[in-house]
Amino acid sequence: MTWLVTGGAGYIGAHAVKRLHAKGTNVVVFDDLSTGLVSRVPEGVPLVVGDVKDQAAVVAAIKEHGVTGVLHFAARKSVPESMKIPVEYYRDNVGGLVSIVGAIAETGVERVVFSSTAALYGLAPEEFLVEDLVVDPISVYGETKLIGERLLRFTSKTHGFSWIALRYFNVVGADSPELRDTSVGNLIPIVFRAIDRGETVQVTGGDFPTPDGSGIRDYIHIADLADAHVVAVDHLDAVAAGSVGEVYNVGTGKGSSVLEVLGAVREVTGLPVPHEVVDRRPGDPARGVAGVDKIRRDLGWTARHDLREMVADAWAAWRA
Ligand SMILES: NC(=O)c1ccc[n+]([C@@H]2O[C@H](COP(=O)([O-])OP(=O)(O)OC[C@H]3O[C@@H](n4cnc5c(N)ncnc54)[C@H](O)[C@@H]3O)[C@@H](O)[C@H]2O)c1
Ligand SMILES: O=c1ccn([C@@H]2O[C@H](COP(=O)(O)OP(=O)(O)O[C@H]3O[C@H](CO)[C@@H](O)[C@H](O)[C@H]3O)[C@@H](O)[C@H]2O)c(=O)[nH]1
Repeated sequence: MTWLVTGGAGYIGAHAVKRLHAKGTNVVVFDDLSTGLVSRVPEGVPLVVGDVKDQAAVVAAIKEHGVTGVLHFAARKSVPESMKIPVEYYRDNVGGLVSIVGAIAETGVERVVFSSTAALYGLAPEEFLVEDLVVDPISVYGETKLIGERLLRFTSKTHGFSWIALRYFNVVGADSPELRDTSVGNLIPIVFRAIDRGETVQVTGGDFPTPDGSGIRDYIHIADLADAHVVAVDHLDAVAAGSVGEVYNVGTGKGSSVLEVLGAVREVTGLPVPHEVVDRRPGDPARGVAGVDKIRRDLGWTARHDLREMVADAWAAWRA
């Protein structure tokens, strides 16, 4: 079995590559290095530099390396950016997956793991977001991932491949400084940067219908998320081709508010974290917490790290 990891030089893909390589699964990284870093690819793992939208290049990589499965991470990932340059998001996120599935159809690859997102739940009001909810994304980014899941559902029937889409909740941390997320778009890195610069953290919304008024999210440690990919790969490698097509949430099932996150950062760093409450960001849901029964039941995966450990590991990687 050999897995092609698109976006394997990126933040999450590189963590999955590291684990799969360490346990002896053959992996090949395919990445255009638009946000990825060569330094994240372990020694001994081949790197093919190319754009996933180039179907001929994907087919060539599959044939050259005897690929039997694709982990498809390569995509654009910013919710606000997706509202500013929507066409680029459809082009790369939907177009990229069309090209991957086209290459699979050409070569007979039988397994796909797809990076999806909790962003596709939009403003769903449920206390726990479960996989079978009828969803209505409120961002282009979320919409591109929902389209991706549906595209896999329909094309897998025709082309006979198995697939798993993992809906990541709010990803935190890094195994090592080299693998950390270099984009500072999410809450915890924003807080760390504010500490470094002596700035005040802006809490975007203090009037949500939550116990302390700030937004609640399900933060998931990158180590747990990477393990979920290993479990998904092992599962697909073990079952008959074309027999699986499933969507799974990857979260802890526990929500933390922005103010609780700031408290955890204060506790871990021992530093003051001044903050001010400002207006909500447009389209921000009050709460986004994963229902995690399905992935536990089907794949035996469950998150192991709590918020404090996530913040501690993220801080260690940030400081190094
Ligand atoms: N980071 C998060 O919080 C989060 C949450 C939910 C879902 N996701 C999804 O997880 C995946 C990985 O995200 P990440 O945080 O590691 O992002 P990242 O930007 O660090 O990694 C993306 C990787 O894909 C590569 N890439 C992008 N477009 C490409 C293309 N057209 N062809 C080839 N390579 C290309 C980039 O160079 C990079 O190495 C994405 O699909 C993203 O949408 C991320
Ligand atoms: O300066 C800031 C930035 C964020 N927040 C709040 O912090 C929480 C987390 O925000 P952020 O880290 O931006 O994550 P989300 O908007 O929840 O989206 C993330 O999590 C989704 C999955 O749940 C992914 O799909 C997205 O790509 C990823 O950015 C939210 O309540 C925000 O309102 C602040 O209070 N201040």
